[in-house]
Amino acid sequence: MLHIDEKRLLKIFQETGKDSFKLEELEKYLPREKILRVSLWLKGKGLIEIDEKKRERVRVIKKEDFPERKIAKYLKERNLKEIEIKELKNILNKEEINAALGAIKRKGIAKIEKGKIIFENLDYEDEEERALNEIDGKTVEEVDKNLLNILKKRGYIEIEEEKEVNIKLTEEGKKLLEKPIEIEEEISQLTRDIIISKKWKKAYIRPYDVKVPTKPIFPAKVHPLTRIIREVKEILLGMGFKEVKSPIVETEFWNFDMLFEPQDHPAREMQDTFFLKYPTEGEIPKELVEKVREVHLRCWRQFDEKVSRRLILRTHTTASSIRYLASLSEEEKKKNHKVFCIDRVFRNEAIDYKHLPEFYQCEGILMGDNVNFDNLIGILKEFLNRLGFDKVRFRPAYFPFTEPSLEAEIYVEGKGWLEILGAGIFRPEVLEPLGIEKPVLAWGIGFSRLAMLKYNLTDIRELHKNDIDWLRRVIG
Ligand SMILES: N[C@@H](Cc1ccccc1)C(=O)O
Repeated sequence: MLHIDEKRLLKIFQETGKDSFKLEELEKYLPREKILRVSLWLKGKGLIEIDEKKRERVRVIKKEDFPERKIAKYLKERNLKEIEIKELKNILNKEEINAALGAIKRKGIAKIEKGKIIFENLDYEDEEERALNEIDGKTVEEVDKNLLNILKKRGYIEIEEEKEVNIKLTEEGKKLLEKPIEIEEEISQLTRDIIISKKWKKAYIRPYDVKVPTKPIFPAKVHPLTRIIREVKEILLGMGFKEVKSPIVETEFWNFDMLFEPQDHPAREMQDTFFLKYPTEGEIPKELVEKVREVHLRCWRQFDEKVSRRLILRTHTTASSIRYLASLSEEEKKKNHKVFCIDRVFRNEAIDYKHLPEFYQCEGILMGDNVNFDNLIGILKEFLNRLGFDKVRFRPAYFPFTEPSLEAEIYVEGKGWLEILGAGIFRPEVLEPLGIEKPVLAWGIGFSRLAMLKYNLTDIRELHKNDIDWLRRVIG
């Protein structure tokens, strides 16, 4: 079964009796796009062949005398045979003067002596000129290479690439054309008239061709980073966790003290943490502060409430976890809890391909009777599997607020083992001031590495550049 356009094209061969056409010749009959598309279909059916030849053609782009000829003509008009080089500027511009002098020397058209150009014959013959007059439209092969180069260098010609497309009938195609080709009426769009008149019953209705190439359309979509956040949220909700939030501007008390980080811990230094200029201090809960102070002092650490009150941008979402635990009533402390927080955190880091001063973290905690290290490993495995990482391994690590602590690594084809999250069981020193007796499992995962893996980025900054092309095309 041939498409009506295929028949139209074949009919041109049949009616003209020719079995080969140049593309341009066919354009008399059908639009170029159609010819190209239909030829491909017919080629697929073995009825025609498409031959493509590349040609280089010469185009004259400057139609004026060479500067040396301008000089000769100028002298001839004035019945002169020589001219001072200094005077050339009355006839030619600077560039032309240089070109003319070069050409005169190269071709020996005139003598150059003592600042003068002296012609013997003002009607000199010049093969470059002759070539220039005849060259337009010739293929590169038809022209002397040397002359071609000179004319190109002098800016008088350009080489154009040209494609010659020949469309030829195959033997099979010729055989098909032995019988006349009938083009029956075709309906490409059903109208009310066609339906009422019942014309559609007899006519051929053209099916939709869903494979016709079209311009891509890019509908609005969600930013890749938001997509990851949503995916992780979805997974954790599916695992029975509920979402909690906490402030971005935080006191050192919640961000560090509560997590048993010593007040002189290097992580609290200016170069790691952003401090607020105004206001510099925030409110902290008196009673709890006293309990936390006691724990710190008992462990031979210093504790200054002024430090606790300092305002910073939170450096990790563990601040959210600990705030959640502190919010529990006595009644609630008897129950089990599974919560997570996905949010922005801030560290005073130099920006490079994998570090930004502002990034996303996800933190999850599980508080429950008798939960233990094995449960932690189990949950993390499940979580990472659901994120799409099958091979997972764990190794010991250190965090000031968990004991034991671990780091999870995932295996990525072509990259090897990559560290992806930190986790552990909250230390008794962390839970004691809160009066929580059940163990609390905790883990935190950064989104930078996750995003880089998911979108195959070599530079995390890509994610925030808002390069519209990338945003349109990125999938996953
Ligand atoms: N807060 C840690 C991660 C972590 C969370 C919870 C438990 C252990 C580690 C970090 O930012 O690196």
